[in-house]
Parts: sequence; C-alpha cells; structure tokens
Amino acid sequence: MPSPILESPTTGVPYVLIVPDLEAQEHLLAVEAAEQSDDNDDRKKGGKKIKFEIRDLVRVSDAGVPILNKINVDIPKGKIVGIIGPSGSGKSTMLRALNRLWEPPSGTVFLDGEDIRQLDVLSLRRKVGMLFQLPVMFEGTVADNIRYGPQLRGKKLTDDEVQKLLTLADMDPSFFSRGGSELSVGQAQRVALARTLANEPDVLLLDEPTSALDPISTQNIEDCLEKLKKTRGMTIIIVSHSIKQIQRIADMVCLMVNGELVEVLTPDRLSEAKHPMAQKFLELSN
Ligand SMILES: Nc1ncnc2c1ncn2[C@@H]1O[C@H](COP(=O)(O)OP(=O)(O)OP(=O)(O)O)[C@@H](O)[C@H]1O
Repeated sequence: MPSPILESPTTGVPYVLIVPDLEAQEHLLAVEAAEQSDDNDDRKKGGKKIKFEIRDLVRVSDAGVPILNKINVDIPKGKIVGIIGPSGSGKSTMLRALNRLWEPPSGTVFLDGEDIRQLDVLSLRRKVGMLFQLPVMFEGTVADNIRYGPQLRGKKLTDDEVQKLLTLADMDPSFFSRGGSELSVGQAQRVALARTLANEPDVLLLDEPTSALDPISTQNIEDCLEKLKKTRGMTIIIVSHSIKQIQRIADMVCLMVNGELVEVLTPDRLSEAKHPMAQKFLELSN
C-alpha cells in the first residue's frame, strides 16, 4: 500500500504517514472505516483498533495565544506512541487533553469510540493513568502508596498483589515497607508507576517520565513499558525529549511544532520528515 500524502490542515504543509507493516495497514483500514461513517455504532466498530481519535483539538491561552491548532490523529490500541518536538510546541498540552486535565474550547477526543466528555472524569482517569516527570510520593510506605487508589474505591490490595505490582514496575518487592520519602527519584518513579498500575488502567500517559533518571533507571522504565504493551496490550503515549528513547520503544511518532502536529511517522523513518522545522529539530537532536 503506498503511503498517503497528507497536509497539515492549518498550514497546508505536506507530511507523510508511513505505513510500515500489516498491523499499521490494519490500523489505517480501521481509521478509514471510522471516518467513512457518521453512525456512532460504526465509529465504535472502527474504534476497536483505535484507542483515541483526536479531532480538531484546539487550545488557546487566556491571552488569546494559540497553544494547539486543530490537532487530528488516531492513536492505535496496544501500541507505544511517542510525542516529540521543540520545547513549547504543545506536547504536554496535547497529552493532558486525553484524561481531561483541561477541557478543549473546540474539538473532540474519542476513547474507544466515545467522546471523553460523556465519561465520568474519575473513571476516565482510572482508565487512562498518568505519570509525570517528577514522581510525588504520598505519606506512608511504598505499600501504602500502591494501595491508595484501590482503597479510595473500597478495595484493599493484599500484600501479594502489592508485591506483584512492584515486580511489574521492575521494582524489587523488598521495598514494600520502605518509606515513600526514602526513595531515590528513579525508585520513586517506578513506585509511582506501580501505584498507577494498581488502578488497572488500559492506557498510560507519560510526560517525560525518565528525564530526571540515570540510564539504568531509564532502561528499567522502558523495559516495563514494553512489558506492559506485550503482556497487557496496554496503549502507551509518551512525551519525550530523547529521540533515541522514542526510537528504542515507540511504534509511532507524533512530531509537534508550534502547536501543530506536523508529522506522524514510524521511528525508523524519522529522517523522512518533510516539515522544515521538524527536519531542523531532528537534525539538531542527533
Ligand atoms: N495553562 C496555560 N496557560 C497559558 N499558556 C499555557 C498553558 N499551558 C501551556 N501554555 C503554553 O502553551 C505552550 C505549549 O506548552 P506545553 O507545555 O504543552 O509544551 P511542550 O511541548 O510540552 O514543552 P516542553 O517540551 O518545554 O515541556 C507553551 O508556550 C506554554 O507556555
């Protein structure tokens, strides 16, 4: 299948959506199926392979400055999607729209075919977990931190369940009784990951989760993300300043410039980016 040439809806600059393999082709077919029908049931059918459909998403600052300019993209289910781009290009803002940390003045985000504005916000955030650059530990032990979310819903995790979550997050279960405030940043990030996983999300949003970590802690987190994708089919969307990291783990890359999504590529085809600012960004990042 030839790669379709697309244009940025706002600038008219062409960009290329690379279709590298059968899975990606299936994804495109699902996108087409969703686009061809206005019927909500058909949208849900198309949505089986698409986790998020982001349509004409806009954000403008209180001072009237555009922050996101009509973002349109489909995020495939069960894949790792990287968001890269220069500082201030709108990466975090786009990520934070997906679990309603802000409400768009116009545009829509569909999760599994449903407009996220129709969903209860707390259920949405349980389903769509998020990790930030710097982990914040709550008071108490590592186990208390991990039990926190389920406890709010009246469920007490057993010791065994807590230890399994620690292992899943590549953290030694012997940390169970350690104080949350005694951890290094890298350890705390993995406990924060285990705490998020305790809510059994099926999507993880990560905003530069390893930028404060050493290479070994970074690798631990990356290994864990790959494991979550492979064993749980989790959809993972990660904002990163490290092109190398994105090349290591992502299946699809969204490249943002000045509030616009200018390229959607596979990591091995980044050098084929057409947008001049994207080219410059990639060139300087290497
Ligand atoms: N709540 C807000 N009010 C006004 N402007 C905002 C707000 N949040 C973000 N911005 C502006 O929107 C733009 C995009 O910010 P955002 O944090 O999404 O960029 P980014 O690509 O994630 O940047 P970085 O790589 O530096 O983290 C920036 O110019 C920022 O100053």
